[in-house]
Amino acid sequence: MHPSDTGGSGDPAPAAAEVPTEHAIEAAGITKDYGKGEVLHGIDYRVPTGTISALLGPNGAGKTTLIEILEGHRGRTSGRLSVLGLDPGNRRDFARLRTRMSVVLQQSMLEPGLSVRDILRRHASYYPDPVGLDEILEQVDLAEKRGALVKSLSGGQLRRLDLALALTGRPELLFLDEPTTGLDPVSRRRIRGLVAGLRDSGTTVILTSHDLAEVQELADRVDVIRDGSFIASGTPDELVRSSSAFTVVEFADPGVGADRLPAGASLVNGRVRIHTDDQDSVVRDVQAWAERERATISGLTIVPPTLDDAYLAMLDAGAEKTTSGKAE
Ligand SMILES: Nc1ncnc2c1ncn2[C@@H]1O[C@H](COP(=O)(O)OP(=O)(O)OP(=O)(O)O)[C@@H](O)[C@H]1O
Repeated sequence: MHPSDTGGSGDPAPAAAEVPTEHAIEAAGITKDYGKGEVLHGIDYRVPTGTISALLGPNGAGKTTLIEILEGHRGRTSGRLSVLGLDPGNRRDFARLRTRMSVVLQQSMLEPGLSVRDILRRHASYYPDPVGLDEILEQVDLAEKRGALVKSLSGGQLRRLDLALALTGRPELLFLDEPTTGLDPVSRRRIRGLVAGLRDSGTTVILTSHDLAEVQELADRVDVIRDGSFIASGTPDELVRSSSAFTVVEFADPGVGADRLPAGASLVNGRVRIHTDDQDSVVRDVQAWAERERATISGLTIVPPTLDDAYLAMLDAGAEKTTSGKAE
């Protein structure tokens, strides 16, 4: 998106000074009410500079609202906000932020009749120190498409062009919405590598994605929002460890009969499966059971929970709490 495509909320407060900040984003007590009650309830959010932070949450949780407030595309109802040391809700600060941050939306909004080269050249002219055309095309693997018209690009190529546009101005802060949706596995890996490289060179990235394997691979920290409040925050590993999601211990069906399987085990597609939060004791118990039953254990696998499992467990726990709260 070109930085002049949208405007700030016009807050009359004076512009803040441009100073390097330890946190690219510092938000305290952010609320939003569209007119029918609050949809964000006092969000506190701090994103260290040079990290990848993922924002997760179910439909309607408030992700877009929060992101748009951070980007300056939507006003907040109350709360304090500093993005790159500036207030996106302040018109003058917003104007300064437009050349320092970029947004990659899920849906491309590029003119179909322009060539890749022309669109990138035009975009580069908006910035004081743009990345060169060859370099940016190489980064997103579109060198062969430099002369192609936008309307002739595939969905994956369009996503990569969007990313090229977002990176042209060397943004300090990048908002990425589902960056690899629709890409083939090779392009996906390349874009993930590119995003990780941006972080390593000091860019702060805010990632929204429903691909939790991608989030687990890329994100330094994850915040989960539900019904307008954060319900969990931490590194992907911390979220997995603190969740009620289970490790799965599995082995091939030794053929002893379903009624003689170890306690808590089930038979699924020819495999004995046990869910546990204490894999060591389950493995010990299984070995003792095998000796007793004279069963042979083969093909033993121990699969720890993923961020996907942890996220679903978190939402299930939240749903249970909501349900029991309503019943009281
Ligand atoms: N322009 C608007 N006017 C009124 N209510 C809105 C507006 N935009 C969003 N909302 C409401 O605010 C709440 C949060 O919506 P938001 O779009 O921020 O959620 P989300 O987490 O981004 O959801 P999704 O994953 O479906 O995009 C929802 O209840 C939604 O109906």
